[in-house]
Amino acid sequence: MSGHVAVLGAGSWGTAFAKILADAGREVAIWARRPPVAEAIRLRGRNPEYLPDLRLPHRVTATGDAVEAISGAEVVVLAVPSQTLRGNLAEWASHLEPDATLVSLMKGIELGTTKRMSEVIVETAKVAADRVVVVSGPNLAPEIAAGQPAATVVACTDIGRATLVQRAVTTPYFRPYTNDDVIGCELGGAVKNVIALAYGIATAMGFGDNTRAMLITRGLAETARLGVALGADPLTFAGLAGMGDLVGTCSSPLSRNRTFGEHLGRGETLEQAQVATRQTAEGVKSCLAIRDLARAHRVEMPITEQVERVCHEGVDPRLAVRALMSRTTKPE
Ligand SMILES: NC(=O)c1ccc[n+]([C@@H]2O[C@H](COP(=O)([O-])OP(=O)(O)OC[C@H]3O[C@@H](n4cnc5c(N)ncnc54)[C@H](O)[C@@H]3O)[C@@H](O)[C@H]2O)c1
Ligand SMILES: O=P(O)(O)OC[C@H](O)CO
Repeated sequence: MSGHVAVLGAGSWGTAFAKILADAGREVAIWARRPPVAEAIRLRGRNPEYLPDLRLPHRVTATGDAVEAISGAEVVVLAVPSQTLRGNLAEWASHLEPDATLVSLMKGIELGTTKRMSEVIVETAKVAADRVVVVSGPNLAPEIAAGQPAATVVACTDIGRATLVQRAVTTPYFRPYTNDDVIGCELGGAVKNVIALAYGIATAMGFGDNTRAMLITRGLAETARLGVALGADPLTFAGLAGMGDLVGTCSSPLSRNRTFGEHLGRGETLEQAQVATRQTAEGVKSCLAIRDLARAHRVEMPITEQVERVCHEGVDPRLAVRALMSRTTKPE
């Protein structure tokens, strides 16, 4: 790989991912939406708002001009919120290099269309699906920024392209595995955010480890049910992009989704929780899209249904628990 890598989005994950790429030997240009963020990265190697303790390697630069970042990039990493991706990419698509690899870091499902992020990329950038690579796994940005050992999955229908990205992000602290199950990896990443909301709600309600293990296990079961209905490989859900990310996110106080759920579990409204938390908690919007996707495919996702009711219909979490626990009993 010769050209530089563009990272579009200078939030927590975009910034930490830029560090990984640079530590793996790549030249990186980050696009930041806000000029002061671009300036802090360019002049001081810092992104104080998102990862204040991180000193970025010298190979990382930043710009407020996305076209400048994209020009000449053979790999373009997309690290914006799931619900803004379509609009953002529509502005950037005509500037992509002809064979550029598009890497999706997003973990969400689009509202309204119920599309996965790779589907949004294929549609908006008008590229073949085998040019889109999905990176998903238990990857809490602050831990990775601190150089703590972590692993991830690099998924693409073209394993050659997945391998190219795998090489571009392999460092002594970051270990990527390839996979050709794009659907499974994307669903694992998107649904775990919804289950982490439920986990946070349960934690704030004072429930202990039996309840939380139930949510993780049954959450994984409903994720896999939807995944299989959409054509995913069930084994993917036992891997890093499935169980790994679900356990990592639910158990971490660093998770924005779990933290958001804790606010709801303390009885706050959606608006109060939004005021109290700043960064992107993808599950809050994606729970609606995932619920719609599941209904369209006649898949039961009871935890997702209840999270949606608590988030968007103002249902008391205690009633959501009662609804979950009074469902008809059945074989596991
Ligand atoms: N943070 C993590 O640990 C982590 C790890 C793995 C995956 N992800 C996923 O990566 C994606 C990005 O998350 P993040 O953690 O970097 O989020 P973040 O909230 O830290 O940052 C989001 C970035 O998007 C920008 N942004 C906000 N609105 C925008 C808009 N309308 N147009 C363009 N840019 C906009 C913000 O300025 C910010 O730079 C999410 O889908 C998330 O689920 C995050
Ligand atoms: O902070 P969260 O809840 O968005 O989770 C971050 C990552 O997705 C963990 O893998």
